[in-house]
Amino acid sequence: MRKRKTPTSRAKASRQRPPAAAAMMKRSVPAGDLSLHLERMPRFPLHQLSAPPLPAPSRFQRKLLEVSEGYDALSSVDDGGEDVAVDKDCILSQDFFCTPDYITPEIPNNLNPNKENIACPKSPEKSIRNKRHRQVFSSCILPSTNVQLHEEDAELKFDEFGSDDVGEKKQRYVSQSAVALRYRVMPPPCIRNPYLIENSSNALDVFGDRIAKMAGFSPSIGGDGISRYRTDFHEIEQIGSGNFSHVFKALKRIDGCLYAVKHSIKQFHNDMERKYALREVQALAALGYHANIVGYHTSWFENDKLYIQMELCDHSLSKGHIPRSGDVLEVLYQMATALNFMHDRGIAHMDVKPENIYVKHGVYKLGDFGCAILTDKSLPIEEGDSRYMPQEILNDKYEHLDKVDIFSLGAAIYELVKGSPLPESGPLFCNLREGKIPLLPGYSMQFQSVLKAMMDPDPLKRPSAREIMENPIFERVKKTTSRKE
Ligand SMILES: Nc1ncnc2c1ncn2[C@@H]1O[C@H](COP(=O)(O)OP(=O)(O)OP(=O)(O)O)[C@@H](O)[C@H]1O
Ligand SMILES: [Mg+2]
Repeated sequence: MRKRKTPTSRAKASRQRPPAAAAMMKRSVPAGDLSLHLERMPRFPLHQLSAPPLPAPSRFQRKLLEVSEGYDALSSVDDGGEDVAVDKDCILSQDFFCTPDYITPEIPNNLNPNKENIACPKSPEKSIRNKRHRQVFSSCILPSTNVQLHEEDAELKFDEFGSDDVGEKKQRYVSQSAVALRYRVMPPPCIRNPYLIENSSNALDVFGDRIAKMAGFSPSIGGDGISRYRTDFHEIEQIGSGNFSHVFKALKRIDGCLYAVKHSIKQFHNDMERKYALREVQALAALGYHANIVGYHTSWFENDKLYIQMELCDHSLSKGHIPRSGDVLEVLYQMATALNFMHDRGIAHMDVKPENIYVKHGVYKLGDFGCAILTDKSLPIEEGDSRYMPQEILNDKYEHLDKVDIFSLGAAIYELVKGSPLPESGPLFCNLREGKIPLLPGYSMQFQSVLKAMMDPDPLKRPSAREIMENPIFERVKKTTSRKE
């Protein structure tokens, strides 16, 4: 499967779900699918909360209510042989909004996790009126979804239990106690990061059966809920935008440091779109730290958009930020270092171009991993900007994906040296793909022959990133680079 980025292939990619993917979604609901979790959850009418008064249900809570119609799993529980209508309320924990508070308790040993309907505890004696009472209430696990509802020590209030009618009191007891009850919903199962080559059996054991292909697409926060972006960051200014994203300089409130926060322009409405969007952060996360790759901190979905918190760089190599001629060698060397690091880990960038090379304190960093793929072609291929794509990609040949990056880097460096954007078509476009690289006055023949080799029409004749790095023309640059790091 292949996607072409130009002019806006990523947007197209999200609009047109691949047929195989559509079929897959029809056949079965993936384990991480939120709607499935919700359908299997016992749900309780939030609107019947009596005390204390709660705010109007959020959009997400309202959705819960909608899907809960007709579902009455816990509306009747066995309480000493009597059926008692249970008017439960719930306070959805932060976990449910994918902002875990890290204190989700383990399920207690003495409770049967496979039982959805748990006996209601005995009603309190009249004498405990006005007393704060801690009592284990209920617990259940939904085995097929890995969604667990946990009990919490609940503070029960019985102030308004003045009635002598035992039946009514039982009913109200459950209702009032539920006000204070918190249902904890575990985050969705862990997602397998396809970019991690060390997916050894050891690593997988850590997750056990909690790994799911479509997990991680947990409920969006935002809308009329709380914005994680607004809560955690103070936005300072927009620093960039691409075909798919806006990027902002933002101060993180908790650590007082500046970051780049990128968020998608388009909303992702289904798991397949989110899965594609997540590739960028999965690739960044799998790669980990490298001085010449933009640092990745965290990511989350909000309002169906993907937010990515990254290291803040000064600017990219575009729009008036062309490096001086002496610095072009440094760009080439440092980008070859980044590509070598990636290719060693089986990942190809597929969108190397000046706009995606950032500078921070004189160090060049490769960014925008939205097209990153595995060199073994085990992921659907998405091509980057066609101005930097070699001929074989335009001919739909994907044998040597690491060498696609080498061509693109050569084309990007050529553009930086020329100081004018590469054409999208025409004679120069064709010449560059046929190995006819116009001479670059003022640049050494060694440098020009490296560029020519990088843009060779035959991918096998292009040097690897490591071979580029080892070229003697970089001797001086290597010293400067190591001083900056
Ligand atoms: N970490 C960062 N630090 C500073 N500026 C950044 C950072 N990330 C992105 N930018 C700026 O934002 C611009 C757009 O970012 P990016 O290329 O990631 O978005 P995109 O929509 O994926 O782009 P494209 O159209 O290339 O696919 C970049 O060209 C750059 O100028
Ligand atoms: Mg970009």
